[in-house]
Amino acid sequence: MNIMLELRNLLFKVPTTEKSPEDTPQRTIIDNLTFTFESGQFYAITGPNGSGKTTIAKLIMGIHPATQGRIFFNGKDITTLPIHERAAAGIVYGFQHPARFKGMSFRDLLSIAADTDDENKLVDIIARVGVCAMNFLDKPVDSKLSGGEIKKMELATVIASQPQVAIYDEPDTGIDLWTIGPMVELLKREQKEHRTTTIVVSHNRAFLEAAETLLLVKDGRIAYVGDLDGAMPMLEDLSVCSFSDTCEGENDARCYR
Ligand SMILES: Nc1ncnc2c1ncn2[C@@H]1O[C@H](COP(=O)(O)OP(=O)(O)OP(=O)(O)O)[C@@H](O)[C@H]1O
Repeated sequence: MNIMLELRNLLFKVPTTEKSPEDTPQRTIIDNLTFTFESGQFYAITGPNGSGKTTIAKLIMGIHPATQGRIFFNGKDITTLPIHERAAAGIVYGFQHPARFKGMSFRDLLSIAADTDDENKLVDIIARVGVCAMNFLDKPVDSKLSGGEIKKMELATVIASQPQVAIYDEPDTGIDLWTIGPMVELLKREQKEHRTTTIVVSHNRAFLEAAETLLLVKDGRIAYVGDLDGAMPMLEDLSVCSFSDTCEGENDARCYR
């Protein structure tokens, strides 16, 4: 077994109010979570809204500090490493809602990620995410970009940096239905060609099918690990039941599509 990223007894708690956080009760967001990601595998993390999926991704990336527990990467304890050192070690995160940077072009962002300003290489990377390089390269990364455009740029910058671990947080947000299939293919190809350990947070069935291992997160814990077929009874159950505790009569609420 080729272990590379290990989450050991991870706990993430937040104060329930912003006033005097030391004294206020804490809410547990991630509850004693243990999991080992193997090198070069494709994982999907799914689960109801608010179950803790993005928080797990942010704990791995170091965007949130773990309240307790440890994270090991290639045998090294990275629990206290800041984001940039985790990135330098080979872990890269594509945000659910990527930031816009006034005054920067896509060429600037991509050059930093790919560590080259060779236009042929940059064009090659952009072509892989299915947009026209010539239209995109000198576009400013500002608020005029559409949601789908910014997600494609984010995807390209993750791929450009050729990480050991690529984490994509809901990569299909804002993406048209016709692009999702090629996007899944792209991530699979990157996984195979560069042995990229790929972790996709998603509700989209196309990513759940593409994954070798599916993690179903519920209330900050891993409720299921395995393939999609095995997860289906729980997913179907969640889709009708997850709001029933708090919203009586909401039996038709659906969270899976
Ligand atoms: N820093 C924080 N402070 C307070 N609450 C937080 C913080 N981070 C996350 N939460 C809360 O923790 C819960 C889990 O959030 P998270 O974003 O991980 O959910 P998710 O499973 O990714 O949801 P979705 O499918 O809606 O994207 C949410 O209720 C969120 O409001």
